[in-house]
Amino acid sequence: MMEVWHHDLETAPASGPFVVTLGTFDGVHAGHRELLQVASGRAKALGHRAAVVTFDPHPAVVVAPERRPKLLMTLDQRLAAFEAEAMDLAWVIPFSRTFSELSPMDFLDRLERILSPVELHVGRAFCFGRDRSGTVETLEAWGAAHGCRVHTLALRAPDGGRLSSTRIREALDLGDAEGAAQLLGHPYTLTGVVVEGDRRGRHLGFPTANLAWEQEQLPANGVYVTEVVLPHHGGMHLGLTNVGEKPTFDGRRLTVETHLPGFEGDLYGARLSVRFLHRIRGEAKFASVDELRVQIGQDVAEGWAWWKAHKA
Ligand SMILES: Cc1cc2nc3c(=O)[nH]c(=O)nc-3n(C[C@H](O)[C@H](O)[C@H](O)COP(=O)(O)O)c2cc1C
Ligand SMILES: Nc1ncnc2c1ncn2[C@@H]1O[C@H](COP(=O)(O)OP(=O)(O)O)[C@@H](O)[C@H]1O
Repeated sequence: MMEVWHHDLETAPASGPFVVTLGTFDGVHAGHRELLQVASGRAKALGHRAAVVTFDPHPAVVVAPERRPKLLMTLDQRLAAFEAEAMDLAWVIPFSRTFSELSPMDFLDRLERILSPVELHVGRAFCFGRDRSGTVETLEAWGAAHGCRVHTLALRAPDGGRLSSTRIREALDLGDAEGAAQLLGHPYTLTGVVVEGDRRGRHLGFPTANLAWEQEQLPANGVYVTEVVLPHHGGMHLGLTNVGEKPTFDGRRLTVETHLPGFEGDLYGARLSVRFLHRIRGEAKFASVDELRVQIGQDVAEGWAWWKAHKA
């Protein structure tokens, strides 16, 4: 079991030594996972425990709210991903104005007292401390003086380009589900409880589970092939998910709703994970409900074809 702290620097107990990795880790993408794996592997090899130090809320929420990114993960999802990578401790530092004003050296001195890091693992672009003035070079100089090895990892995407949470948000903004999945190492996933919609779906012939999603970032409006984890229904199910405002019905509210071909049952109140695999088309305003019905029928056929070609 991974231990989780929500302590600030004043209340965290001294409990090292640890192999430590540091970062915001939004999305826990393929590069983040590599970093976590290196840290947990080194901890095992050295006979120490592995700690991930992360921040919540996202630093930008506090220091640059006008540039705050739409988050790819909830804190719970982030913690689950840390646990899956065999971290022994996740320390979620409450990110505040005061914390953001600590100098890099003050932060590192506190970190040393609390975690006694034997090794630090960070991405090459990692910045920290007041005005983001601490860099990998700062860490290396500090490590050399304190007997702590600093290991940096250059995060590269499979196509050789940037591997960053920002690039994943950009791919999702374009509806590029495959691109996002490649950078994440798994499909982009929305989680949440099924809530009531307008109760129109069943009359249309295509009931849809309306998701009260918890993440901030959505894929671009449109219709997607998704894979849906249904609780108590035995694993993955094909989904056709519409992200949008339902212009055919002059909708204004953004919704995420999924038709599950072949599924029968009540999903209200159930928690679903909707994994975005492939975008079929943009959302359209149809002249009649019949035209929309025909189109959704074609979407389902296309969804099955895609599923058979890629998943079966
Ligand atoms: C595969 C799929 C594609 C859809 N495409 C569109 C679309 O292009 N335009 C639109 O206005 N609504 C679209 N919808 C949304 C339907 O209008 C919606 O499911 C219907 O209004 C039922 O809403 P309700 O669940 O709130 O009752 C789509 C729904 C599904 C499942
Ligand atoms: N194949 C299916 N795909 C999606 N939801 C289904 C399916 N079969 C039954 N349901 C149930 O029907 C509900 C959706 O019906 P719908 O008429 O669209 O109502 P609402 O507007 O409340 O979403 C879902 O929340 C779920 O409980």
